[in-house]
Amino acid sequence: MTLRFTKMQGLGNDFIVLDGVRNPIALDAAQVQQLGDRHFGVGFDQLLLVEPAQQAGHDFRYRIFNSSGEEVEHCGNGARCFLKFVRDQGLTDKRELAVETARGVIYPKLEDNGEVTVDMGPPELHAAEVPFLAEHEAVIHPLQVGDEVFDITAVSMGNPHAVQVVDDVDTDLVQRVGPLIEKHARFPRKVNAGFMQIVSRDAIKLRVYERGAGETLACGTGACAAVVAGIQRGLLNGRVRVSTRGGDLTIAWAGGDAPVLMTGPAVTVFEGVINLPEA
Ligand SMILES: N[C@@H](CCC[C@H](N)C(=O)O)C(=O)O
Repeated sequence: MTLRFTKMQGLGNDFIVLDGVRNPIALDAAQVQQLGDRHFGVGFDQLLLVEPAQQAGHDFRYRIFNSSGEEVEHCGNGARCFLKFVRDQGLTDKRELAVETARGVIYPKLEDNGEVTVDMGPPELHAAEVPFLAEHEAVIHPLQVGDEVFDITAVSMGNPHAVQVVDDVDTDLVQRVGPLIEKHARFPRKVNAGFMQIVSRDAIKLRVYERGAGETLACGTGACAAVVAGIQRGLLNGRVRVSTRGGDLTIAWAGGDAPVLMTGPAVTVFEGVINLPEA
């Protein structure tokens, strides 16, 4: 099978994007893993598949696969690249889209300066919906990890996040504890582990150990979840600059059922063709 792909990145969180509108594409987990291998394939954190919308009034369907091969619900940095891809490929000339994901509809919009703002929908804070196993609802839950206890806030942005506040984000904690939180038994669908350093009420530093991809240079849904967690904890204002190792995002949330708005760049790196053995 010959696959045409576009390599893209949002703050260094990198993707291949495939056009499943003109050419229907079905990949199994092993093929995704093979494509995602940075030595034997193309290499990426996530594979993004563009498909026709399933419901009237929507523009496209957006499917996301981690480099581990599993299909997941959401990807924020990918959503900005998604909008750039469908416009650049001539699949639409709209500046604002309604895009179906596995967990609801998102609305990416092209700004005049070339950045993309995505209405990511409201966060989900009920433990059972994240899903997170908890005996009661709380903003902060102690999470036992080996001999240590970390105070996490469980947030779903369509996909699950466990966010904690740290004094200094530039330590070995992310690599040491991230993989243990990712597969913690209290997160039945596993989880993205976020580590947030509060710089001011309007700025944080963030690193995320992603479910199914390891630490990435940036995580868009992780940035949304961190700001929601920081606001819920009373530490942040409603509009926050999030500095990741790959660059900065702006996240805004008015609280409650208001949608989380994420603004940042989307960049095409190169286009290519790869031969892949049939499944
Ligand atoms: N990098 C993404 C998140 C991708 C999915 C995540 N690893 C998961 O498994 O939920 C982003 O920018 O949001």
